[in-house]
Amino acid sequence: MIEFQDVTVYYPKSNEPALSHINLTFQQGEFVCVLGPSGAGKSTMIRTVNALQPVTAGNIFIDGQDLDNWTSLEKRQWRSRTGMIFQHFHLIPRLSVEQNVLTGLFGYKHPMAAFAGVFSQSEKKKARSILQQVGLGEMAERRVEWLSGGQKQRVGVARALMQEPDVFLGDEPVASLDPGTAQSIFALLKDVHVRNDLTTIINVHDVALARSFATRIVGLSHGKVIFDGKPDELTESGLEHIYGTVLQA
Ligand SMILES: Nc1ncnc2c1ncn2[C@@H]1O[C@H](COP(=O)(O)OP(=O)(O)OP(=O)(O)O)[C@@H](O)[C@H]1O
Repeated sequence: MIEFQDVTVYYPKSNEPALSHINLTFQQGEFVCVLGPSGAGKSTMIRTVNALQPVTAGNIFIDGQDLDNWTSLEKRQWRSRTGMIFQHFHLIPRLSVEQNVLTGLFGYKHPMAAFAGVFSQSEKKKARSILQQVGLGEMAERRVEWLSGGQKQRVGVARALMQEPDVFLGDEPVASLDPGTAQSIFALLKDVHVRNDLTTIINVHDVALARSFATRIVGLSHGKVIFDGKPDELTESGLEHIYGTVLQA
């Protein structure tokens, strides 16, 4: 369980908080989509969950433990339990699909072993099995730079799965993809979520995708939670409230 208690985040030299008095609890099994206009604080919220962004005030509890009291080693261990996927994939283009997936083990391995590419047969077997799961079974040897955007994001998902995460975080993971590919990546994320009984929190601009896949939607505006409910509770006026304008259907 991830619990935000009155969390506020200010970036240095900023007078406006990026997050303001956030109170939210995310339970295992929830598939949460976070909506909000640009600058609402979505990325900041994701980065506070995996301890990449410190909070200015308030507390974040992970399974009842206050993140603020953790050592940097404990924070690294927590980060290795959170799989993260990004809009621009953050893959290593010149390495193969399998090598990129294996980099998901960096959190577990000694850095020298990881950089030297020293992975055991069983780790390689696991990477291959995950690649099957994400539909890239035939592409293990291919260089990542030769893949389509959708295939690259599948590699991103596979790399995150290699960590055997408890939590999946996505920062606009489909923003660079066409609508059909975005839909298929969300279907994959939902499948992975259910199979691995994860807590999933994904920032997304596409309201229709959030409505189709989320079990819960959180709406942010100016760093504040202004909607928190089930997809069918999000009305057109609720959306207007989040985005501050009338959306075209
Ligand atoms: N590193 C930073 N330093 C200073 N201000 C920042 C930094 N990162 C974000 N901000 C500011 O914090 C606020 C929230 O930004 P954040 O990136 O979390 O929003 P977002 O909802 O993810 O936006 P987008 O949809 O454009 O990615 C914005 O006003 C932004 O300008």
